[in-house]
Amino acid sequence: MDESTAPAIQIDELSRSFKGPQGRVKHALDKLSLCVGRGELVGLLGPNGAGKTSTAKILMTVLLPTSGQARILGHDVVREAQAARRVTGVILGGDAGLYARLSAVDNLLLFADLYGIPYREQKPRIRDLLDMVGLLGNERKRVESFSRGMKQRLHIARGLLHDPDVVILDEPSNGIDPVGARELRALIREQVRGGRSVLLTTHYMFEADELCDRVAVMRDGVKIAEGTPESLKKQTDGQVVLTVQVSGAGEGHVARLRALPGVRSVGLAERDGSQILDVHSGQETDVTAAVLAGLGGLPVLQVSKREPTLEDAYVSLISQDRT
Ligand SMILES: Nc1ncnc2c1ncn2[C@@H]1O[C@H](COP(=O)(O)OP(=O)(O)OP(=O)(O)O)[C@@H](O)[C@H]1O
Repeated sequence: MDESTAPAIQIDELSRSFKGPQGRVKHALDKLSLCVGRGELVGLLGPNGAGKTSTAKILMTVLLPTSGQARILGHDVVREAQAARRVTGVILGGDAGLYARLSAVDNLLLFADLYGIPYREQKPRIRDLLDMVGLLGNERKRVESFSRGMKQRLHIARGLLHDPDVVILDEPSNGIDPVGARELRALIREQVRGGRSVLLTTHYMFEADELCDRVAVMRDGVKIAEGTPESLKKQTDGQVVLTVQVSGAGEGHVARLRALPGVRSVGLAERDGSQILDVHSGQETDVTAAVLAGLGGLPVLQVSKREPTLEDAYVSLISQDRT
C-alpha cells in the first residue's frame, strides 16, 4: 500500500493469546479492528487487562500477533517491521526507556545514533525538541534528578527524535501531577495540530474527552464501543448520576445498590480521602431515597446529582457489557 495514502494505523481482526498457568489460553486481544486516520487522535480506553498495552506493543513491533493484521502507513508491523518502526514514534509512561545516569542531552544523542539520524542533524534537532518540551536549561542534568513530569517530557522528545508521522502513546500521564498532565495534553495537542497521527491509551477519561477525536472502549480483549466522546456520552442520554460521598462502603453495598429498581450501574472510587459512589439511573426514577436506605446507616457526607460525563458513559458501557 502507498505510504502517502494509507491510513495512519489500520488494525484488522488482530488477536493475541498467551498460554497461562495449566496451559489455559488467555485472549489478551480478540479480533480487534480499528483505524486511525491521518491527523487523527484516537484513544484506546479500557480497564486493567483490557488489551490496550498488547495492542500498543504489537504496533510498536515488540509483540507478535497470534492472528490478524496491523499496518502503520501501509507497512505491515510483522512483515515490514523495520519500515513500520521508521514512521512510528513510541512514547511510554514511567521510568523505562531512559538512562538515569546520563543527562537529558546525552540520552537523546544516544537514541539519535540508534535511530540513524545523521550526525550533523542531531544537535540542532535535539535542541529544538528540548525547547519544545520545555527542558532547555536542564539538558545537562542527569535524568535521575528529574521529576516524573520532566522524565515524561524527555520521553516525548525521545519519541519524536526521528520525526515520525505516527505516534503511539501508552499511558503517558501515569503518575504525573495535574499540572504536568495538563502540560502533557497541550504538547500532545500540538503534535496533532502539526499533522501527526496519534493512538493514545489512557485510563483517564477526562484526558480522552479533552484530547481524542474518537475513542474505542475495550474490555477483556474485545472492542465494546467506538465513537466520538460526544457520541458515547449521548448513549447515556436520559440518564442521571447520583453522587454520594460516603465512608465505609464496600463491595456488598455496591452489589445491594446495583440490585435496586431503576439503577443501571454503580461505581465506587476513592477520592481525596473519602469514597465517592456514582449511581446511574434513568431520569424517570428518583433513586435517592432507596440508595440512602441501601447504604444502611453509613456516614453520608454529601449527595448531589449531575449530568453524565465520558467517564460515566465508560462505566456504564463496561458494566452493561458484564450482564
Ligand atoms: N506476557 C504475557 N503473558 C501472559 N498474559 C499476558 C501477557 N501480557 C499480557 N497478558 C494478559 O493479557 C491481558 C491484557 O493485558 P494488557 O497488558 O494488554 O492490558 P491493558 O489493557 O494494557 O491493562 P493495564 O491497563 O493493566 O496495562 C491481561 O489479562 C494480561 O494479564
